[in-house]
Amino acid sequence: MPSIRSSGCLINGILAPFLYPFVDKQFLRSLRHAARHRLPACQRRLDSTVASQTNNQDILPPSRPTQDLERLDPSPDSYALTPFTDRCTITFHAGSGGHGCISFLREKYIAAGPPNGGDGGTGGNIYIQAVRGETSLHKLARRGILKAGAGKNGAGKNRGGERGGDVLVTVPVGTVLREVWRRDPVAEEEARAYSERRKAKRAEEDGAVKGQYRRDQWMLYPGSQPSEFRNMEFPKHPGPRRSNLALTQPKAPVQLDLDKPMEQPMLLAAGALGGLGNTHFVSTDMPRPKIATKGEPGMSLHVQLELKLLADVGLVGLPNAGKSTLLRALTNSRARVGDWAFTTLQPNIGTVVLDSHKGRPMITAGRKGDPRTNFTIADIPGVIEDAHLDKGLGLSFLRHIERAAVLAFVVDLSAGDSVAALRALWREVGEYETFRNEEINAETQKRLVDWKPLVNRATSEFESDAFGDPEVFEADASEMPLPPLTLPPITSKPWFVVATKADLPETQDNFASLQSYLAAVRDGTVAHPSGKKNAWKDRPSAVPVSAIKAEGVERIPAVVVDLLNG
Ligand SMILES: Nc1nc2c(ncn2[C@@H]2O[C@H](COP(=O)(O)OP(=O)(O)OP(=O)(O)O)[C@@H](O)[C@H]2O)c(=O)[nH]1
Ligand SMILES: [Mg+2]
Repeated sequence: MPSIRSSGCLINGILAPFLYPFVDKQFLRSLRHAARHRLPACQRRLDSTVASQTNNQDILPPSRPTQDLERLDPSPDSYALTPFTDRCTITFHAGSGGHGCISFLREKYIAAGPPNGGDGGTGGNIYIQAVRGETSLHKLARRGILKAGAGKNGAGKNRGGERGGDVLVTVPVGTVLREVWRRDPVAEEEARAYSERRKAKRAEEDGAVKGQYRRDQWMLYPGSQPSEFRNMEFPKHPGPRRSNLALTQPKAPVQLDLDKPMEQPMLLAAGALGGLGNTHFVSTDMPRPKIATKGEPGMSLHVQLELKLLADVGLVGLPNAGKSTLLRALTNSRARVGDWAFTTLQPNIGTVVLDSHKGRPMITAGRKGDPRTNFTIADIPGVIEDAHLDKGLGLSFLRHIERAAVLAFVVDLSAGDSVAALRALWREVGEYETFRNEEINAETQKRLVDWKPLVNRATSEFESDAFGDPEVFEADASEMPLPPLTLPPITSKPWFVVATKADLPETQDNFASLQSYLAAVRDGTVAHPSGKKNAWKDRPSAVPVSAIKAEGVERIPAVVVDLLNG
């Protein structure tokens, strides 16, 4: 290929693409980018605004020596994109047990040796663990189904089968797990066996069920003829069995809120027990049993996983307000920045380091015995007016800030009335909260009335047999008290306002009116912007910043730490 520069096709630094279709698009893009950045972007912007910004110096602190300002006004293709999924459903299958073995000792001079068939191995378990470092559920969403290994069959010489391999599901801290349905064949079998026993009791028969052959329960010696079993009286089947581990499983329906990193994995579904070898069925009637039992089938659990990111501070703002630029200015984040709405399509988390590790912490305030060395900030996609009616990207992203300890409302001083913007944002947050509470209530009601936890019913009926009063367990579920809602109201969280783009001209009046509005909220002369009573309004403040020039942002950590420490 001839040198592009020398062939004179660079017109004002931009290649005329239609002349050179063989030049690939990536190369063209990099050339354009180089042309645009011959003068640093921030410098261009500074040049254009420096003439007009004379009166804004009052609200912004004096300019700091320039840090790497280009980082704060990056080109739209300079960002880190990691795969992100915050909601998925997945089915776990615990391992089935291996079958018992039918085998006999074979030795010289022993014509018909005693039975020595080993038991089947136990199936693999499913464990779950919330760990630091995981940030998304995309890997699990892609799998859809996760199966633990099945136990191996038993073998001769009394050798038990090998255990099935366990599965460890690692999820990000902040994941909420809800059971949708489960299929537990052992519980179903327990329920069936129980009803059979009751039937037998009613007919005043002997409870022992003898002489029955069920193909799904027994293994038959392959070397024998079918006629051998036709008239045989089978021993009583040991019935459905569970491993001891199954007792440590969480109760159905499972609901977990994994909001802390876990040191040890937690058992979600225990593997099924293996079948019994033929040694278990030796009796005087049957000294050489040619039968063994099959392993229990493993249970399946279908769950919904939802990631609610855990950050100390949540940024809420209209699109294009400058949230991502602010995150870049405060942290090392490489969130995407662009001069159009909905640049950010997935949440970004950044960490503000308070301790420079060069001696003293930069901010000394901290709880007793636990000085804070950092805090995290979550930047989410922009929220627009009427987002609760599914406009824009809707309100679902607000779930990532509903657990944040402090909310930071980012308003653009150059984009009209900042008080109106703040109130619009609070209205949407309020709508989200109402919607969330309705959803939790509806789900709780549904769980208590409609949901039929097969395992609980079956086991309680089974256990009730021992006490002879099964009706006790048939209480009407709708009479049970509702469990309390676990999340505190969002309006009770401390909040403050970050007024961005204060470097732009004619933003000072807007900031002044914002400040007087917040003072009125503090005094109680004006209602809380969400319109809710008992909302937090102790000391909401506004911090003017120019995120793009990293001016004023150094005040934010102190405000946040103050609010975090209560
Ligand atoms: N002059 C000026 N421009 C800014 C400032 N902060 C951000 N901008 C510009 O505003 C535009 C939007 O910035 P973003 O950080 O992408 O805004 P956002 O709120 O994350 O937008 P969405 O992700 O779409 O919600 C970009 O062109 C930034 O360069 C600022 O303090 N001053
Ligand atoms: Mg953004």
